[in-house]
Amino acid sequence: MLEIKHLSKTYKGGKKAVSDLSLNIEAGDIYGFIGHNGAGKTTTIKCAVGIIDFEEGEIFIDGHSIKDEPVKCKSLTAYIPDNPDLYEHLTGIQYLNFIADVFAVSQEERTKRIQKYADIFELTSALGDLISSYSHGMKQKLAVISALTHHPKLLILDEPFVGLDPEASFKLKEIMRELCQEGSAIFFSTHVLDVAEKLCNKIAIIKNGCLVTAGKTEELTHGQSLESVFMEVVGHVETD
Ligand SMILES: Nc1ncnc2c1ncn2[C@@H]1O[C@H](COP(=O)(O)OP(=O)(O)OP(=O)(O)O)[C@@H](O)[C@H]1O
Repeated sequence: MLEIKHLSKTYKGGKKAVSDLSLNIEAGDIYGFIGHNGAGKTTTIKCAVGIIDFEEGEIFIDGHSIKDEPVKCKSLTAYIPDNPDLYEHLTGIQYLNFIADVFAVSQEERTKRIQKYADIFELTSALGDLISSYSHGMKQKLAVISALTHHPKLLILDEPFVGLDPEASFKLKEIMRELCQEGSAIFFSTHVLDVAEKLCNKIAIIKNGCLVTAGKTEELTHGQSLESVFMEVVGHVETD
């Protein structure tokens, strides 16, 4: 579903953030992406969702190249950044309808999904309020609901659990599992290793822009905790 082949990204100014990184996220995968601060997770994610350009490598979503068919790729993908920047002058429901319009979701489907997910995240009563009045967590919940409104084949999340209360985190994990059972693929970055270990069937570890290891969670951990594996393979890094 998401195929990253030999990706390299150097920012203006010469910082090489990602180096020859390859990953394959298949339908049904909940794929965790972990690494130290500045390891290159967000950069990889932004390349995968077509927000930033990259000079080397290829990225395919459901077989379509992000460089050659960006609109097709984006129509299959939902991306939730670590700090969702939503249209503050819209109400929650206006925003959800806007996203549903962009993704051409039928009236019937959007009503059903908005109702379902707004109820799950207890945001229904706030949908008529301006987004500018929302707390950080409420904005995150709205971003999650907007992503689910178009039932993406590929869901990419950057640090999805930061800022969510324990109940919302629990519900999001349930929904992630449900989505994957229905054949979607999920790729997300996190620093919460316990969550990654329990939730993900596959995990990739990145260090200084390079992939250190990737594969099935149980094969990676071999009965150890993910935390000890992480400390072993990443060890001490100087971040800039
Ligand atoms: N716009 C930019 N311009 C120049 N350098 C950047 C830019 N964005 C990120 N970097 C650098 O690229 C490297 C990778 O950053 P990135 O944000 O991808 O890391 P990350 O793994 O997501 O980190 P964190 O866990 O702290 O969010 C870092 O050294 C960072 O300083």
